[in-house]
Formats: sequence, structure tokens, C-alpha cells
Amino acid sequence: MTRWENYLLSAEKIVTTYDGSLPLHHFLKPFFKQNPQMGSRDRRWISQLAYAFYRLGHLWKNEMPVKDRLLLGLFLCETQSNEILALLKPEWNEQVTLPVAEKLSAVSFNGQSPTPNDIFPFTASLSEGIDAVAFANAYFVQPRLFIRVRKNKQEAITALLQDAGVTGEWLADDMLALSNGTNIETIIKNKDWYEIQDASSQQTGQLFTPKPGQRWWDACAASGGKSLLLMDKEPRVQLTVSDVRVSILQNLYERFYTAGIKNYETKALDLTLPVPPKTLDYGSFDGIILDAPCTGSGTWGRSPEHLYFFEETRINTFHNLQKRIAENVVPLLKKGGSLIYITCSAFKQENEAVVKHICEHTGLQWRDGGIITGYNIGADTMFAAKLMK
Ligand SMILES: C[S@@+](CC[C@H](N)C(=O)[O-])C[C@H]1O[C@@H](n2cnc3c(N)ncnc32)[C@H](O)[C@@H]1O
Repeated sequence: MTRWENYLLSAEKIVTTYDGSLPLHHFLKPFFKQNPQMGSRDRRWISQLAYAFYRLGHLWKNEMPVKDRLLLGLFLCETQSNEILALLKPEWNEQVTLPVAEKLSAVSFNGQSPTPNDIFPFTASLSEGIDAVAFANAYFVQPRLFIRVRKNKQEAITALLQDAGVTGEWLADDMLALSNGTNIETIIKNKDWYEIQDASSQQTGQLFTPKPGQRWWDACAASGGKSLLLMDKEPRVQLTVSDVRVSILQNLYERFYTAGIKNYETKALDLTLPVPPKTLDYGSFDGIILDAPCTGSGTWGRSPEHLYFFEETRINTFHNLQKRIAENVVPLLKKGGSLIYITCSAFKQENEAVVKHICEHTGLQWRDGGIITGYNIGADTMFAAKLMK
């Protein structure tokens, strides 16, 4: 058996035993540990085959034999001729450099050509403004790495990248796109010069309008990505951060420390329940960022196994959770203050439908924002709406 056939066999073993209960990279680690004979090149190819399999989403999921599906994934995801296809599917190897849309129109199974809905079977549930074809086809392109440059270090960072022979693309004054896998930590040693943050996530910050001395609350702060964005816009804000997970706030402390942010208040809060009156003052916040828990469907390009194992009923579970959290958060907003409702979901039920519910039940008004489509630049799809009290 050739090395390439062995790769296929190992990838087949992975995708037939992995059940989606933990992220794929967590599953791959022990798999490779149990197979120490595999070198780094072997591991890279086997992982690539497995990821490409999940990038097909639901396309011919239960019909196509696993080996054929692994090769189909490789054909659609790879952009350069490779030895696996050369040996096992030479006709595809010749077409591998074509754009994804052309490659998709060149394949069929049981007389059927693939549709966006075969890949992402929930296209009818997508938010307004999402192009279903572009959204589905983006699954075959690995998302890019984005950094947000801090402290006006654009020139210094450009020089470091040049020295390292790495090319980036400036998408905004402080937003740099790099190819996925760029080892940025080894290139830029000063950790406070930048934040790794997806382009769409950076774009949500356009709705933040903090003024010196104002009180802002990042209600689902996790490791603080949005708070860091807010504080870089206006460091004189009085910030409160909270999350239901105390463990994730530990990451926030570390990131804030590195970024030099010292003045903030922290709370552990489960927002499915009303905020206890003595914990935070009702009607006191000028701005609230509600980056709500969600399906994450706008980020599945980075973890395509989630698309493969997703059950549609989850959308409604998150919709109900988001409404409940929002209802408990709004009373803490000042009159004239703004609520920034954010998700990294592409589903309208988690986005527009929740905003509509908030407006109808709390009297807030939707003033700005909406879907942020990242798929054309290799970024996540997100939703961010500004609501005023
Ligand atoms: C999308 S993440 C927030 C990401 C973060 N804002 C950032 O930019 O890095 C959603 C967060 O909501 C938190 N969460 C989930 N259920 C919650 C609840 N019932 N009350 C408060 N926070 C909750 C999760 O722990 C998670 O950290």
C-alpha cells in the first residue's frame, strides 16, 4: 500500500469514529499520539483529509462512500496539484486549480449536481443579505487570520512581517489579514501591539460609541474580545465585564493585563435570571454589549465539523436563550443608552428575530447595523445591531 493510500485509510478511521462531541482538533491529538510512527507531514495530510471531509457539510453525507467523500473534499478544498489526487483521482488533480464554483459544477453523484443547500441544508434560515451560494462555497476555502493593530504600530508590524518574508493585506487602517497558519507570535514578540480578532468581529466595533466617563457593560464578555475593542476606542470608559463562566474570565484577566487595561469591574452572572439589584445598578449603563451565546454558525468555516453534526432544533434553543438574556439585560440600560446585540450566527432566528423581539417587548429601537458578511474576505459571518432606549 502506498503512503497516500495509508493516509486515506487513517483519515477514514478518524471520520468513522469521531462523533462531534468535542472539537476535531481535540480528537486528533490523542489519535496521533497513539500513532507515533506518523511524522509531521503524515499528520498534516491526514488532518487535511479529515477537515476537507467535514468542509463538504451535508453534501452526499449518507450516500457517498467515505473514501470517495474524502477525495471529493480534498479536490474542492485544495488549490494545488497533489500526490494523493495524482495517484487516486488524476482527472481531478488536473482541475484542482480551478475556482471552487467551477470545481463544484464539474462533480456529480448518482446523476445529481451539488447545490448550496446540499452543503449547508439550512439556507432558508439564513439572515437577510447573506448570499447562500457564496456562503456555502466559502466552506471550501480556509478562513484567514486577522489581527487588529494597537498603539499605531502599523509601520513596525509591516517591517517585522517583511523581515519574516510574510505578506499581509491591510483591509483597514488597523486591520491586517494574514494567511491561516501564520505564526504571528513568533513574528511580533510585543503582545500588546496587536489582538488576534476576526475581521467581522472587529467590524462590530463600528457600532460602539463610547464617551469618556461613560458606564459600559460587556454582559457576555468571555475572554474579552469586544471589551478590548471598546477600551481601545475609549480607555476612559468605566467598564463592567461579566460572564456565567468564571473560568473564561481568567483568560480575560490575562488579556487585559497584557493590553495594559487595569480599571474594570468583574461579575459572575447567569443572565437567564434577573440581575440581583445589589449586584449592578438598574438603569445605569450608557452602553451594553450583548455578545450572546449562539450556534456559532457564522464561524463554522473554522470548525466545519460543527456543520456536519449540527441539529436544526438547536437554533430554537439559542433563540429562546438569547431572548431571555436580552430581557434581563435591557433594564440595566440608561434612557438614551445603546444596546449592541451581537452574534456569530448566520441564522435570522438568532439575529433579526431576536432584535424584533427585544424591540417589541422592551420598547428599544433598532437604529443601526445588521448582518456582517465575512465570506468574501475569508472571515466569519456575524450580526451586530445597535438598539437605543
Ligand atoms: C459569544 S461568547 C462571547 C464572546 C466575547 N464577547 C468575545 O468577544 O470574546 C458568549 C458568552 O456568553 C456566555 N454565556 C452563556 N450563557 C450565559 C448566561 N446564561 N449568562 C451569562 N453569560 C452566558 C458564555 O459563557 C460565552 O462566554
